[in-house]
Amino acid sequence: MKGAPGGGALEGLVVGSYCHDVLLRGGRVVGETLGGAAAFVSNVLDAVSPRAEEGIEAPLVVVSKVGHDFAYASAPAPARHPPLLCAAPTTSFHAQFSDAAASAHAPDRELRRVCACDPIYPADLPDRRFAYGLAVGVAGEVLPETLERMIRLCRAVLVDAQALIRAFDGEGAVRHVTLEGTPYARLLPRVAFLKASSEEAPYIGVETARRWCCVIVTEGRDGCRLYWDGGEARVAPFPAVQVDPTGAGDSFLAGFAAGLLWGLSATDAALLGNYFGAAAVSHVGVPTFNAKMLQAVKTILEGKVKRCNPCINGTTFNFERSNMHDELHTSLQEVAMLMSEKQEIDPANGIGDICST
Ligand SMILES: Nc1ncnc2c1ncn2[C@@H]1O[C@H](COP(=O)(O)OP(=O)(O)O)[C@@H](O)[C@H]1O
Ligand SMILES: O=P([O-])([O-])O[C@@H]1[C@@H](O)[C@H](O)[C@@H](O)[C@H](O)[C@@H]1O
Repeated sequence: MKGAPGGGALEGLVVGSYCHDVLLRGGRVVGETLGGAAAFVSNVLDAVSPRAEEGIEAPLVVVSKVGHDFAYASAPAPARHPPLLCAAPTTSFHAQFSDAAASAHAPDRELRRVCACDPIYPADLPDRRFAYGLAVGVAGEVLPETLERMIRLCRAVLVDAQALIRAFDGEGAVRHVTLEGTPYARLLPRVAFLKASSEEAPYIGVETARRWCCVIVTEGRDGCRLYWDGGEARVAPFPAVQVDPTGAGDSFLAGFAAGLLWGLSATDAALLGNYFGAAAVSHVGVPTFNAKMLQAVKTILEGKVKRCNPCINGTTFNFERSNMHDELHTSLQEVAMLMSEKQEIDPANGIGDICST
């Protein structure tokens, strides 16, 4: 595979199922969209990972399961990365949005799983090595043995806590269990990064988990914090006009992974996570990114990052904030502000608003 000296292919493996999302407000359906972290994650990684012409190639394999009722096979993300077909119906979530103005940290929606497709088994994963893997289940489909197989296949594994700690009550409502009590806990020392929202963080046990891997806690419009063994950092957010919070955490994780692929330290890569988290909340469902915006982001990365040694390619990670952290934030912020101005001026670009009545 082509690549610049010191580059080479950095193939990624994303494991988690696409789903149907039904968005409700006051019991009324206000949107029906493609969902599932795999859809949001591959959307960002396909858009912003470095490519061969940028010196490093980062192709992607997505392992996802849906039923014959899957309604979004021709949407861009599933069309590029087709799911495995099962007899069981596609996983489906109802997201009930509250009328109360959500604070940065309070849950802004109640999720209920109304259908669950089959789990993803270890044998469903390709039998080859990957530079990195993202475990991004939404409905318990990434089994502990599947995560273990990912860890064997991938040099670095990034995990979304929602893949590990979700439980579903008799009505399908999403609840959380403590990570320590799950079969995933013993795998933590072999995971590189664990991402949790501030709602999920208490179930992770950040102080224990940070001894094993780097923990990233996302804090909605306040950005995020990283905790590793021996240090921590706060990473500032980007401006956004929020119309639908769905997929913010997924898009964050993918932006973060892309930052590592570009050679950023973890704290700097979290800027790219925050950037794509903010981009996600500005759209209903899986965003179609503006091509000029993507080009602007890539030009910034090309100009600022020494890409000869992608962080994700090594055996150890650099967590610290670099000298160019603030400069990178400022440059990305300029692009984000341009995009949010455009969104305010031009609400005709397909954007509805799920967040306000
Ligand atoms: N209203 C917002 N404005 C700007 N950025 C946001 C906003 N909401 C979320 N984000 C970005 O997306 C990331 C993930 O959002 P968060 O709500 O914490 O995750 P989740 O979707 O898992 O609940 C945040 O860390 C932040 O970078
Ligand atoms: O909003 P977010 O937490 O990043 O991730 C969401 C999941 O929590 C939800 O279960 C799924 O239905 C959405 O499509 C999306 O993947």
